[in-house]
Amino acid sequence: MSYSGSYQTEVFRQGGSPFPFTVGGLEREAKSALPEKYFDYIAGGAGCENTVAANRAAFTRWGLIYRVLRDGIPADPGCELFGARLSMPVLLAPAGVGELAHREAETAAARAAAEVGVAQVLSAVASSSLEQVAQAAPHGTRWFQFAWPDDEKLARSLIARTEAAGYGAIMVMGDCYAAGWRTRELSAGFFPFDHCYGLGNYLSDPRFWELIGQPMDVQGDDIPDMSRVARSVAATAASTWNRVFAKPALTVTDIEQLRTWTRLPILVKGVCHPGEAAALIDAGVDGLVVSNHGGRQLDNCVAALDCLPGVVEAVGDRVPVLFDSGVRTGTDVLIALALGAKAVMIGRPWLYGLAIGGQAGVTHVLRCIHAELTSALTLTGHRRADTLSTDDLTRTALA
Ligand SMILES: Cc1cc2nc3c(=O)[nH]c(=O)nc-3n(C[C@H](O)[C@H](O)[C@H](O)COP(=O)(O)O)c2cc1C
Ligand SMILES: O=C(O)C(=O)c1ccccc1
Repeated sequence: MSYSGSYQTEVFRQGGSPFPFTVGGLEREAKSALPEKYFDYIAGGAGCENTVAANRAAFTRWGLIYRVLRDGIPADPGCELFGARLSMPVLLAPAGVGELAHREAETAAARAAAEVGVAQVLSAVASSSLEQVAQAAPHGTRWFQFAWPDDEKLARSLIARTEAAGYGAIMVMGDCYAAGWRTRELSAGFFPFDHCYGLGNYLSDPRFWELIGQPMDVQGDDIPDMSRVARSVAATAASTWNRVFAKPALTVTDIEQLRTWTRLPILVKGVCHPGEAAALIDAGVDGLVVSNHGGRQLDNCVAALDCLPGVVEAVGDRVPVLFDSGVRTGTDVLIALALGAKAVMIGRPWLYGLAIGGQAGVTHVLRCIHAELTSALTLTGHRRADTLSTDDLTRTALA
């Protein structure tokens, strides 16, 4: 899949766009489009949100070095990642409960990702089931974010469904095994899972229904109507999910076990410490994601970007290192790639796009990043993304 439109040209020809071009604009419009508690769930971070701010501030401490008198041939940020051809090294980060942003939830995001040629990492706590997402964009590149349930049969069922539905990799959520101190959620008194939001992958799983203790309300290939199913058993489904959602004592040994369950590439998300990176590679992982969960888990945390060079150094070229937390623009992508990330994921921006325009909103967000990344690559003297290095950066005076 390749994507080579010039978004600027198209926007000017159309006399503008209904969607904003700045991160601030996207966030403001999403805020006015959504009920306050839904917006706060998406936008919020842990504690005083110092980690959220630190993630963004870290980008301002790197400066890209502009290059002159190059041949000016437009760059192509296309890349290959785990056997998939992508239009740029950008993925939709796994973000749960898409229905808070838009009723088409992750299926709309799947169509947008396929349209632009990027990969979608589907959250374990998506509103749409992993089969619904696969059906929505059969030719898209999709990975599944695996939140290890505290029930082995449910864990194995989710992995088997991931393989059967054609997902290309499994991303283990390492960064959310304990609840963060989410002040906005607490203030709103709103935890989506207590209302059966975000249970798409659970309410479509036979083992989950066994755990609920009721016959499964969905037959064969039927796409479950989550809201109807959920209403009929809401309280039991929510408490069952709370009980089995995450195995608290997850260790490197579990990763070794997962290796025996699946042939799919395994990535672990949430790695910030170089020593942990080395141990995970020894356990057989195929990739790592440096992330502090967008500042939603631990407040007063070091910026994720500041953890990237150490992890990249520890890993060398043994496995690809991906990055997320704070990426908002094409030049942010460039900085992370220059620091050694093979690809980056964006979280909140795609949810804001979804909130304001469904599929078209997510497509817009991705096309903006693609266009800015293409322009910035050209202006830093590159034709491809994989030639970036720390040579393209300097620490700014604020460092
Ligand atoms: C509303 C929301 C829900 C999220 N849900 C998940 C999730 O289910 N699983 C997961 O691994 N990460 C989840 N994340 C974290 C993202 O995958 C990603 O690490 C983070 O959003 C990146 O930071 P950014 O929002 O600054 O781009 C969520 C993030 C948001 C904003
Ligand atoms: O909201 C999140 O960031 C998230 O990843 C999550 C997932 C499951 C339960 C609670 C939070």
